[in-house]
Amino acid sequence: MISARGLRKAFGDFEAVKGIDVEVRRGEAFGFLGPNGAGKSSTMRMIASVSPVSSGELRILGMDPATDGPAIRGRLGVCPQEDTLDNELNVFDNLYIYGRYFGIDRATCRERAQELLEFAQITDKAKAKVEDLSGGMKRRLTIARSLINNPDLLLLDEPTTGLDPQARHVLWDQLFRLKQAGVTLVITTHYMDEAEQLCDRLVVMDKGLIAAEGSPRQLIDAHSTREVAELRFGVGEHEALAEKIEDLGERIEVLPDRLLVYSDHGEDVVTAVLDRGLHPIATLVRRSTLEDVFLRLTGRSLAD
Ligand SMILES: Nc1ncnc2c1ncn2[C@@H]1O[C@H](COP(=O)(O)OP(=O)(O)OP(=O)(O)O)[C@@H](O)[C@H]1O
Repeated sequence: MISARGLRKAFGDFEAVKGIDVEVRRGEAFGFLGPNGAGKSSTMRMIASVSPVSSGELRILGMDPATDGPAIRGRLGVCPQEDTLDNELNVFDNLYIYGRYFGIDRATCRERAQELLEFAQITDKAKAKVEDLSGGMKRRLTIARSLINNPDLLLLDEPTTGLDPQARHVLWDQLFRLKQAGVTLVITTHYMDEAEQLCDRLVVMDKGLIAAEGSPRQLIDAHSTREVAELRFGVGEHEALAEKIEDLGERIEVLPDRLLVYSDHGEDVVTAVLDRGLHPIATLVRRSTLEDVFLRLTGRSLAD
């Protein structure tokens, strides 16, 4: 569905994407993870064939965006990061008129729009103004709109950013249903838990390069320990305490509000900490997640 070799994007002297290789296969959910400014959106815009490739090779659905832009765009669905709904149109017409841009006939467009309202669970809002929708509903409508042309490939740039947890959950359900229906999804997100559940494969991008790639499981196995002991001490104590227990894990991360001790046996770490006469305010032993991989590879936590 997507094949990139040595893909680069430069803005003047600045290289936002510095030569990446990516392959996305039919039917998979593929994720781009990375901190702000990693080059995810720049990559997505090249894939969407709305931003020219600076150098390298890019094929989308077997076609070259430089020469086949309209044909590619006709077969893509795009859910951009910023809200691009048409405020002058009601909810139904946002779908219907968008569909007409693809040259879909009126009757089919009406039928599709109706189906997509149901899919997005906003049928009762068909006649409402866009500005009267909640943030979550707007996002669902944007995703519904991106599906009007039955795309082969759906590109989603941070679809859940800025939503409250419940709205995120509803939207994430929508994405799972698309995945089950066999739609190829390419997604950028800041939410590691969601990426872990949804993505079959993903790449971690940092500073314009790919730092790692694989399935969530492969990435966790390769870049983290089985478990993590989280230890919370008093404010300002973490740096000094990290030195006292650094031998207890394979690695320690000092965050502003806690220490993360990486070890395959988290409970043993907690026991050893208590044996040394240290008294954490709170402890938690959990399995490693993509968040830990991210921290390892980029040196940044998502809170940063
Ligand atoms: N049109 C542009 N002109 C100049 N610089 C740009 C342009 N678009 C992006 N950049 C720069 O390229 C770098 C990568 O930006 P990009 O938006 O691709 O990152 P991102 O990983 O999507 O980040 P975010 O998570 O914040 O969306 C940033 O340093 C950004 O300032």
